[in-house]
Amino acid sequence: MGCGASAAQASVPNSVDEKNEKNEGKASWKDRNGPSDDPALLHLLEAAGLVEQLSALRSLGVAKPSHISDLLVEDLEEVGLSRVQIRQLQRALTEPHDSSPSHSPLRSNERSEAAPLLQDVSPTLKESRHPCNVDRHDLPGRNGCTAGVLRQMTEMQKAVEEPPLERLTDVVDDHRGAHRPEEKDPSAARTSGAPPPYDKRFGAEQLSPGDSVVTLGSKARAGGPHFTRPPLYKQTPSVRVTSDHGPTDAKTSSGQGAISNPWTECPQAVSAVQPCSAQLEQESPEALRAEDLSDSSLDFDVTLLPELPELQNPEVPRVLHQDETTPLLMKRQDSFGAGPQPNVDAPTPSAQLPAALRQRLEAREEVRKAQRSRDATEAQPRVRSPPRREPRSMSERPCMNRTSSGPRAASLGAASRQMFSKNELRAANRAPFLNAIEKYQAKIVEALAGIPTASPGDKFHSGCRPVQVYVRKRPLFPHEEAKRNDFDVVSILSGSPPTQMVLHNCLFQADLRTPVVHHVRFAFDHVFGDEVSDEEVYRASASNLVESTKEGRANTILMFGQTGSGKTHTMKAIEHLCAKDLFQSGCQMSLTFVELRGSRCFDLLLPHLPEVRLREQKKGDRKEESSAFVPDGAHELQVESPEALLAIFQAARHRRATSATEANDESSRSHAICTLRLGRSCSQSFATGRSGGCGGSLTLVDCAGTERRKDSANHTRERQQEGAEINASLHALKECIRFMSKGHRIPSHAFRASALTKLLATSLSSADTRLSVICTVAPAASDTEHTLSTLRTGMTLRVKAPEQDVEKEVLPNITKQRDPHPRQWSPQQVQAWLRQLEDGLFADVCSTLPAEFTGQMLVRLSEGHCVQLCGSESRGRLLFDLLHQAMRGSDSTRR
Ligand SMILES: Nc1ncnc2c1ncn2[C@@H]1O[C@H](COP(=O)(O)OP(=O)(O)OP(=O)(O)O)[C@@H](O)[C@H]1O
Repeated sequence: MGCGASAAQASVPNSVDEKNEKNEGKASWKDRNGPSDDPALLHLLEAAGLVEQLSALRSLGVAKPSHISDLLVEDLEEVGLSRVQIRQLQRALTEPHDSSPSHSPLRSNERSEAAPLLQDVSPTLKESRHPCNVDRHDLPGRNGCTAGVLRQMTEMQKAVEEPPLERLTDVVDDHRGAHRPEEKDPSAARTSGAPPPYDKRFGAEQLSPGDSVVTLGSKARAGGPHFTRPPLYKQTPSVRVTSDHGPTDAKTSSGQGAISNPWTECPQAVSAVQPCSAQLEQESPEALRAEDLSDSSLDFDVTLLPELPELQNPEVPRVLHQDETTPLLMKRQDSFGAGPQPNVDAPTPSAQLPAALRQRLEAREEVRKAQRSRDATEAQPRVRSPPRREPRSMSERPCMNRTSSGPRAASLGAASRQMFSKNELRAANRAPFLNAIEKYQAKIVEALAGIPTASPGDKFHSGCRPVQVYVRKRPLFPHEEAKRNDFDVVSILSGSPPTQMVLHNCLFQADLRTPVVHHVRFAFDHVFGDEVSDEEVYRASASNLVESTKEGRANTILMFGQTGSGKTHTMKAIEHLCAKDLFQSGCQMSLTFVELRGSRCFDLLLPHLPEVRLREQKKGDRKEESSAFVPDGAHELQVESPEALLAIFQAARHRRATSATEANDESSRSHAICTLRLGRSCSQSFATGRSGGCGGSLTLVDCAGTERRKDSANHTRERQQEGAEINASLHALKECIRFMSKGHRIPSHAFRASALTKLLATSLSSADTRLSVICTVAPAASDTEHTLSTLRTGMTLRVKAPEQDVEKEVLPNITKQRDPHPRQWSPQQVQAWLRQLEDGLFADVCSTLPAEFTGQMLVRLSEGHCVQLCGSESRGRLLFDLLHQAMRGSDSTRR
């Protein structure tokens, strides 16, 4: 609020000195008026319940209600009024007091009389071309001099000043506006260079320069530059008077440019204006002219609107926080009289809603509840994102077995949507896929005939690389073929040794009609077909490591692959064979055998399976050797003979945690780690002169099988957690091996990622370590994704692994042979159908039919016609039924 007059400045203290002056000024009017038993004052105090405080108030010179408004809050506190009492007093002040003549609202006839008098004021204001504020105590009702007031008003046009919020009427606004410092501290607004706040308050954006605005009331200036919501100031006693240039607000009570603004609707404004109008009534226009004021030519209207109900709210909280005030204020009139605004933020209590609406909402809520409970009980299994168009009928699917049983088929019957997994499609179209695979095998064998396979000297077949990767394919079990209609999709390409294999990934294109086979070729150090014996596998993949161990190196053989692919089967064979070989060295042998279940480690050598802790061991000063973890307290057995070793292996395997899964009846649920150490006190080592001759170690790791989601779909929560831990540890192992295969030092964080890698840290990080990874794969088409994943992992473990070779073969489109509909039958087909029907029951009907009797005619036969044709009612009805059965069957296959 930028408008302020010198006169107003005098009456409203801005500083301590001014405040003292003000107090002095207050004393002077106290003396002038003197204490009296003004009935209006008594009435006011009675309304506030403060009659007893009258004497105290008198000590402050209060004789009339209006005097109270001029008091400072601290003055009232000085005489012993509490804050609550001050509030009561303030509320009583804002309420109308009909008994008091000074507080009675301006009557309509008075307004009409006041209007012409007020017209005389306007030229001065018009000349100034500035809106201004006039403190109501500077108006005629206050000092009794209209001419003086008008002079003051003229002066006020030149000055813009903000009064401090010191008056009693400011209290409420002060508290309400506490969260808006720029409003509370108008000086801040001034220093920020913002336009004078009255511009906003008066809607000055709608005022033209010629307009004049007179505001009566002190609080009218208490706004800030960001003032947008007058309700904060509704209790301000103020009146606006404008020129005929039109109203600045939406509501206009007269066509003379009067303003109706809710914050002008205040009894105090009325009380302030009434004496003003009374004075103007008494003054003659001549008197005004005598004051050398310019001619009166403009119409004025002062609009006093009915008071706002909110102003009568007896419970005005002392301090309102923002979250409390905002809804409260929003319920009131919006800025510039735009009417009551709904509070969209505050929840509407249902009790306040109209009954009809409430009932409607309640009914809707009940429907929703019922829907929710229905959904919960039905709890359909989740279906993947539905196809966009209507699903095709079974007949359109590529050779799906329509009579297939099982949960899938059941769900198909229940739901209209049909989802087909890759494996279902593979199994359903076994023949064309097998045919394609056979053709490819013949082709590739021919193509590879003249090409020499990798020799042991090749870079990918170098026995001296730290990581060797082998793949073993297990045979396809008869039960897989019988139960799942599965077929073999892994081909080993011949070679010496065989190093390449092809995975035939049988798929369907997106149309679900066109089969396609991706022949993915992989190359490893050695691949073993299902016909390869355990011994061959051992000789090719493990025996070199056994020899290396005997030479004193640290070696590791690791089985990796999906669950049920033959890891344990192969490892058993390796253990069996290596036991003999290791003892041939003549060294003493000791072993530890532990299993890892998640992050926990158990000793398999003791029957009660004690849990052991993995302890980090500082092996040396060198950084790379600092990460060695040993199973602290794990039993180390000295073994004297291969037989004893095999017995220990067998006992430990029995103790290992296993359970039946979808893929394997005896699936290992843990990683088994057996470390065989050759003792140093070996006579041979001295004979050979090699320090490490018997210091070697061989670590045999049989990993738990990798699981895909479908494998653990029916598992319990614990089992699923177990599977997740297994996969996580295998992932960590893969990371370590990748570092190793690239010849990099395995970083400490990679080891620490899982218990498995911690335990293998020593084996994997030794400078002279060698690792053989044997990837086991299942050949079944339904395991294609597993196999692909295992083979890809195996490829990444190889140094500079060649890119996998993918050959895509699109097979001819599979179109279903549909039986023609009866209406499409030729006369011959009609005859044939009739003859074979019910073992020739209707053969005689053929002779009664015309030679050109087509299917089109047949389907039009009514039941009566059929009876006529057959000669008997029972036969006729049966024929009719059978015909319509055939029609329905044909329709359903087309849908
Ligand atoms: N090469 C093979 N020849 C014959 N049978 C095999 C071969 N490989 C695996 N099997 C058989 O397959 C079944 C599962 O093998 P195995 O238990 O070794 O799988 P796994 O990979 O260890 O499974 P998991 O990870 O669940 O423990 C066993 O009955 C096993 O005898």
